[in-house]
Amino acid sequence: MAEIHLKTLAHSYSANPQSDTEYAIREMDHVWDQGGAYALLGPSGCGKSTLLNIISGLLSPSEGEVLFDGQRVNELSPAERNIAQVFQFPVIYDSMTVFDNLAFPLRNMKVRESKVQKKVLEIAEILELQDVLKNKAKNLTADEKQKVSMGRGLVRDDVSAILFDEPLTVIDPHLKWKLRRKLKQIHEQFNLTMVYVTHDQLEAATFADKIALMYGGQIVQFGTPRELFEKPNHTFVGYFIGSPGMNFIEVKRSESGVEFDGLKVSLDEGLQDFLEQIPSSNLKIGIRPEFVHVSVESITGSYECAVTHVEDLGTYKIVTLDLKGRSLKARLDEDQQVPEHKAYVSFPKQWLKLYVDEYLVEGDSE
Ligand SMILES: Nc1ncnc2c1ncn2[C@@H]1O[C@H](COP(=O)(O)OP(=O)(O)OP(=O)(O)O)[C@@H](O)[C@H]1O
Repeated sequence: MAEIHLKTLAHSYSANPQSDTEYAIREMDHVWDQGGAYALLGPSGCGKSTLLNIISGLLSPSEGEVLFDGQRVNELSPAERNIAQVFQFPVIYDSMTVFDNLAFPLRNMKVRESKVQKKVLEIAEILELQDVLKNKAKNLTADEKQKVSMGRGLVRDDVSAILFDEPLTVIDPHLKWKLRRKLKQIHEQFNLTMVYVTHDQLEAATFADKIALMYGGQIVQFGTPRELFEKPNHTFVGYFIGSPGMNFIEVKRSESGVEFDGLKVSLDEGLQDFLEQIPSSNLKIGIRPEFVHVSVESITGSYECAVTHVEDLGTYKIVTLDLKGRSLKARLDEDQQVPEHKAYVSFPKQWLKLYVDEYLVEGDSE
């Protein structure tokens, strides 16, 4: 197992990139600790597969270095890096039995046959493939094939890391959950460094201890699922994480905070001091629907809004509100009273975030 350090790494698919937009990976410095379970999350085209292929050695980065435990591996092939990669579609040999598929990476390395037997049986048991070991791989179901594909990565003791590129795409929804649990269990049992690519936040949050959220070729935030939810450090993280995403309102400076359309929103003193020192006029406040306080009666510091839509999602409701022409979403729990036409909202200070040039700013007091 290895610590993987991406050092001043960047990648462009064009030979002579002229601007940032020509980079699939914009310059980054990032460390995946040995033994961590990580998700690489982001929308289509943000650079997830490119980054994964650079780590595995399928792709050579145009700039920077990939270090495994401090050693440069840029020039090494995937096999020499001892990386196991599981792709969206299972990579297995159809004409071989499941046993031989699982044994293949070990036999390739000339591992003793007694050890091959032991290891294959161990992995088959974990992945619940014991009953199909003698079957030809071509007769397996899609999820069994993907389990064999994963198993081929797991049989080796010497892998530096296992990289998963959307491995559950072809799997039935009800089996996805089971396989995800299995992967988590394998991670705990073997202390492997795992990087799991997905564009599904739920999948990322259930698998990973830490999520690297990618946007436009960069990791915009690296943190626990909770950190990404409670403290998104970029407006994109706010939009992308959560369902629905964070509410954002463009604001201007005012005496004791910020304002929009004549409505004043007070900020912490620390933030206020910070705002006075920076020139940018690209200011937004952000608050998650879960943290917007909604009441049917006016309370101190609340703003009146119109209720435009109520979506009943069983155990909670999502209310869409119109606040001076801005659309705002709020989540109401089962036991909360649902306002009919008019509602009053307020923004608890600890959950009200300020973004300058799309990045979160925090006052000294926090
Ligand atoms: N072989 C290639 N040649 C040129 N451009 C490429 C190549 N592969 C990817 N790109 C571009 O690089 C950017 C990042 O693509 P990448 O496939 O890494 O994103 P992704 O986040 O994995 O997307 P998806 O979730 O759709 O697979 C995209 O703009 C894509 O069009």
